[in-house]
Amino acid sequence: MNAIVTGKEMAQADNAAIDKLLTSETRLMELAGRQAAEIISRSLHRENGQLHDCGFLILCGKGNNGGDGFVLARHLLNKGASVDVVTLYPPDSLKDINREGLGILQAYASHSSRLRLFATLDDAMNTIEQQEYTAIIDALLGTGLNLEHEGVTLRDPVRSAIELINSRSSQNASPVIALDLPSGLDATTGYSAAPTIRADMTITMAYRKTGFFFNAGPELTGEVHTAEISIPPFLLPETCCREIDDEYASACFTLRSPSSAKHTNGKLLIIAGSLSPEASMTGAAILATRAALACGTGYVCTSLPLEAAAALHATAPAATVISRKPDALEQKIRWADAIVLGCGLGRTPADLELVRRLVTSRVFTTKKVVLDADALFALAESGIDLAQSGMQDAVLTPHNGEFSRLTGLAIPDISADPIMHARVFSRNHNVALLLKGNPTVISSPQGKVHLNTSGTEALATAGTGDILSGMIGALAAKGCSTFEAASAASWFHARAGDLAHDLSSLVTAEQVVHRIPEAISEMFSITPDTP
Ligand SMILES: NC(=O)C1=CN([C@@H]2O[C@H](COP(=O)(O)OP(=O)(O)OC[C@H]3O[C@@H](n4cnc5c(N)ncnc54)[C@H](OP(=O)(O)O)[C@@H]3O)[C@@H](O)[C@H]2O)[C@@H](O)CC1
Ligand SMILES: Nc1ncnc2c1ncn2[C@@H]1O[C@H](COP(=O)(O)OP(=O)(O)O)[C@@H](O)[C@H]1O
Ligand SMILES: [K+]
Repeated sequence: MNAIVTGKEMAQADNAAIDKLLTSETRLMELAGRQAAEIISRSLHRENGQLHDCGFLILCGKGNNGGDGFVLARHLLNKGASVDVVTLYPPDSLKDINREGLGILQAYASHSSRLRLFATLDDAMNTIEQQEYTAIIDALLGTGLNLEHEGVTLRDPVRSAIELINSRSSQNASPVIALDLPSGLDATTGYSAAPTIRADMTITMAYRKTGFFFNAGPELTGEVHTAEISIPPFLLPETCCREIDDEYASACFTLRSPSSAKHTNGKLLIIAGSLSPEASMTGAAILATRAALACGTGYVCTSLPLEAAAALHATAPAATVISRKPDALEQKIRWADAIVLGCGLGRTPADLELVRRLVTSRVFTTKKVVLDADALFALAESGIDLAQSGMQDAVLTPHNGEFSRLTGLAIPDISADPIMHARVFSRNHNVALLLKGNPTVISSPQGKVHLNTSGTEALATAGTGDILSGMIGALAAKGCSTFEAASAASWFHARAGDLAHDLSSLVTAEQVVHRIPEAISEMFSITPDTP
């Protein structure tokens, strides 16, 4: 799984490369600029990587991001391009490494008419207005910018430079390529400053940053390319975010062994659905049950009001049904390898009492447990501390509204930094958490975080959350921890959503269930023997 890092983790990895691998800041910067030049020439589809017919404008700030820009300028020149470089700050305000980088460029300029250096934005203005550039390169600010909140106003001269780049880009004059990240974007949170670069392409150094996935990040980065600059993954902290991929998801899916029996292929109990004279939430139980069966679970038993059993039998005949009677429930809880609790369960005092009783009983807390929907409502109402109740391997699957009710945090605060809030919740309550959204964040009590960046608005329709719970329960019953099951199930769920319909706007939960077997089986496609 690829790592996705915060600004701080990236800085730590940079330092670790220098301390532990005995490289240097200068070498890393040289690689950053050189790799960026390679990526640019590749993306322009130039033969032999040559850029003779291309012209670039590079705007450089005073930090190392500006330093990357100086190096890039040289490598673009070496590929035959013409380059205008604007240094926004006087040389004596630059760090040694950047003064050295600028010095090399100044020496270069005395030998090449294809390089023009401008000491201020004002000096460059006339030229910039008359020139058509193949691309404008933003090397103003990188991971060194930390924003307290959305919309912090940047200082000049950076602000004017960003305004100039954005106005050129809005006139469709030249595409904008951001080095490491669009200037003004906070690498960790995705907050954007006023103003922030709107990039067509971002060439990020070593690893993508968490800020690309949240808040303003997704709208501002454009197409993201990662430059390999020799900062290997073993320099990253164990707990940094990883992006779930097909390889991880398929490794979490246990195939049936030839000698297996239904009892050894995962026994799942789903406690879901409700029926009253006023309303029915039987559909939630049906969707969760069908999703669990579609994942190849050996044995699914669903507890729901027995009056609703016929509806479940009609659509999921392989599942058995039990009532909500305490004795029947306790017996099945003992039997189950994993339990899903909450989809459409209801919110009556009796439902709240059922959840309270279960999450405080040892027979339940020692199982793998998925708590969703009305179980989360009941937890929030009863104020039960899950850390105290001793859940041994549980995952909670709230969306932001449910998470807000559970934690008392305001929804905008949760969306501002979901990774941090998920991580804190998991650690404090000793449970895994799957915080739904785009992307979905999954955290473990040990501090690991997975991001599911796949999936689209195809899933933005009622019932898909019930399907996800059934899938998590299935994978957990078949052997994974709930953290692994939640991570892999969210990937397969998203894939089933992709497969459900050519037009995402027409996808229904039913269609998603139908596509689960295909989403899983494509990972295990058998290639015929060649004669
Ligand atoms: N480390 C390495 O080995 C490698 C690092 N690499 C590269 O280094 C980059 C990180 O470099 P960095 O840490 O020097 O920070 P960077 O983002 O360039 O500049 C920060 C500047 O922001 C400014 N600023 C702050 N607030 C502001 C405001 N409100 N309005 C306006 N300005 C404001 C602040 O100004 P000051 O407060 O000093 O006046 C400071 O000068 C990283 O993204 C990657 O590209 C690669 O080469 C690979 C190797
Ligand atoms: N725009 C979107 N892009 C990707 N995934 C989405 C999007 N909207 C919703 N989802 C996913 O769909 C599911 C919806 O779950 P939930 O809100 O609990 O639905 P319900 O309660 O109706 O079953 C979650 O897994 C969520 O991550
Ligand atoms: K930048």
